[in-house]
Amino acid sequence: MTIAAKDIDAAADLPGNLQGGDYSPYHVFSAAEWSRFRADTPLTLTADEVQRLRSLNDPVDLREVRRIYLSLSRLLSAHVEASQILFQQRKRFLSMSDETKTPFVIGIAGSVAVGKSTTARILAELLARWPSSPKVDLITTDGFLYPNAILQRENMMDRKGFPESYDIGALLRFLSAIKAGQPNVKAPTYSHLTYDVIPDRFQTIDRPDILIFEGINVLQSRNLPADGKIVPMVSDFFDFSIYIDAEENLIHNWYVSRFMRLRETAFKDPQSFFHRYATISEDAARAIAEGLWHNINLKNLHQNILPTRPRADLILQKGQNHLTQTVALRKL
Ligand SMILES: Nc1ncnc2c1ncn2[C@@H]1O[C@H](COP(=O)(O)OP(=O)(O)O)[C@@H](O)[C@H]1O
Ligand SMILES: CC(C)(COP(=O)(O)O)[C@@H](O)C(=O)NCCC(=O)O
Repeated sequence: MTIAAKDIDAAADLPGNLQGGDYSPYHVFSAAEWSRFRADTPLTLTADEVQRLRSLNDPVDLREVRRIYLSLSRLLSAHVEASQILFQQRKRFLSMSDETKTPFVIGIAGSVAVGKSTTARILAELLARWPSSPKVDLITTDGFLYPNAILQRENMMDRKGFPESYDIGALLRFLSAIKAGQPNVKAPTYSHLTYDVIPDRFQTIDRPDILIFEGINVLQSRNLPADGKIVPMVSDFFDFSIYIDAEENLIHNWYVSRFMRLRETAFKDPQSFFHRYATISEDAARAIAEGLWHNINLKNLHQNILPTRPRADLILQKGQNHLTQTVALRKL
């Protein structure tokens, strides 16, 4: 999908200026307006299930699912259905009889700590409960990070999450195999506990109807290699993309407060990469979290993540308490 330069400028003003208007490539809705589009979409999750799906520090509840996610689920259902019809029509046009399925791929982007994982998990559950019972799989891009041993060797530990810290070739090969309808495609996995890729542990994706692909980098374009060859980018494989947005100071607070809560939980585990921060003083731990936020994640947000926002088909803009305030949907 191409957008004109003037559209990119207009979108770059989001979310401070989410009014829409003739020049914006987005339709912009308040949460209340957006919630009406759910029409008669049934609520198929219970309060307990939502609680199980949400990440630490993300207070999303059934009300938010009703307000925001049911309309989103309905919209995605329309997109998936249309793409399946188009796929069948193309097969007929080409007189092809093979039964290969091409999964519908949804990308979810946004800053570290903005709540991508919660959104991805809730969507995956809602979509899997459509009457057609599609097979839905979820992959996070952190498995495609280079292992710490390589990042350390290359002096890149403070670049974790930056474009150069991912094995982009492996990521593109994975998506390409998925889109080609290949069975049993393996994705590497990551542990937030050990803060590293898990050696020899893979997630196997076997011809889903829908794949949700979540990570900070999924809307990034790739720098042209020195030989000038045109290379695909991750979003070339997406049928729909979502950017989760919030004001910088809110994401900063969410990152630091999550870090402080992790001290009480995950960091207590001696296996945790951050175990040493479970025992230092609260002030010292807060200073560490501030350092990680400002020196790594905020820089990455400014340099590499926020600039990808105008590529998204849909932008969920969150306010206090992770509650969605505005939804911007790209005009087709
Ligand atoms: N150091 C950590 N230890 C354990 N879990 C973590 C740690 N950092 C992040 N997480 C968890 O990893 C998941 C992904 O976090 P993140 O990449 O910041 O994305 P987001 O907050 O947008 O989902 C979240 O569920 C978060 O709670
Ligand atoms: C692993 C992450 C880069 C997120 O990766 P993603 O799943 O979005 O590909 C991030 O959680 C992270 O560890 N950032 C590095 C700085 C920090 O420790 O917060």
